[in-house]
Amino acid sequence: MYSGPIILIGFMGAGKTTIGQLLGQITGLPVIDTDITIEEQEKRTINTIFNQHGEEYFRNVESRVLRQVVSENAVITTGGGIILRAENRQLLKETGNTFFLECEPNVVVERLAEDDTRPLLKNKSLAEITQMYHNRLPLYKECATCTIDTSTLTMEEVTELILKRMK
Ligand SMILES: Nc1ncnc2c1ncn2[C@@H]1O[C@H](COP(=O)(O)OP(=O)(O)O)[C@@H](O)[C@H]1O
Ligand SMILES: O=C(O)C1=C[C@@H](OP(=O)(O)O)[C@@H](O)[C@H](O)C1
Ligand SMILES: [Mg+2]
Repeated sequence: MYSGPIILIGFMGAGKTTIGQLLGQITGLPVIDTDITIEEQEKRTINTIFNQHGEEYFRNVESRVLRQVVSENAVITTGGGIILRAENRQLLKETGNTFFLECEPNVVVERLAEDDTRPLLKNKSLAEITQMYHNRLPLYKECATCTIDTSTLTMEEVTELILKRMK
């Protein structure tokens, strides 16, 4: 028997959303993705929220959603910027199973080459994305109980490692 919350954090493209779905299938736990919850509550896409209201508004909704879901007995997959706010980091650190899915910036760019759903990657060079990644790295590490480098692993391999390393 598995019990949650199992929380996935990490940079855009690390595989949080898709691996969360696999974890849900194996563990039988419900899966909550903060971005999907935000889109449902706001009745708009992430791109539209950023375009109409800007990043700060999005971050306010994101923090509210995290507070709402963080104690659920579920797999919780987060957006890559969830670690930017101290109040969110505090919540993530309080829950025992927070997995940091790491991924090299060049692999992120490869994985998301055909994807235009991430406003913060739009028109960004690899150098700019790498800079953002390095700015965030200590914040992911601060919150994680376990780190898994997904750069050269399949989604199934990452899922298996998470289940092995659960406390
Ligand atoms: N380990 C992996 N190997 C190859 N492709 C992956 C891997 N993990 C995720 N992907 C792909 O990368 C893209 C982004 O995955 P997603 O789960 O949306 O990432 P996140 O939620 O962390 O931004 C998807 O197309 C997904 O299929
Ligand atoms: O890293 C970020 O700041 C963001 C990551 C996205 O989620 P994914 O990490 O699932 O792509 C989404 O929350 C939004 O576009 C902002
Ligand atoms: Mg995601």
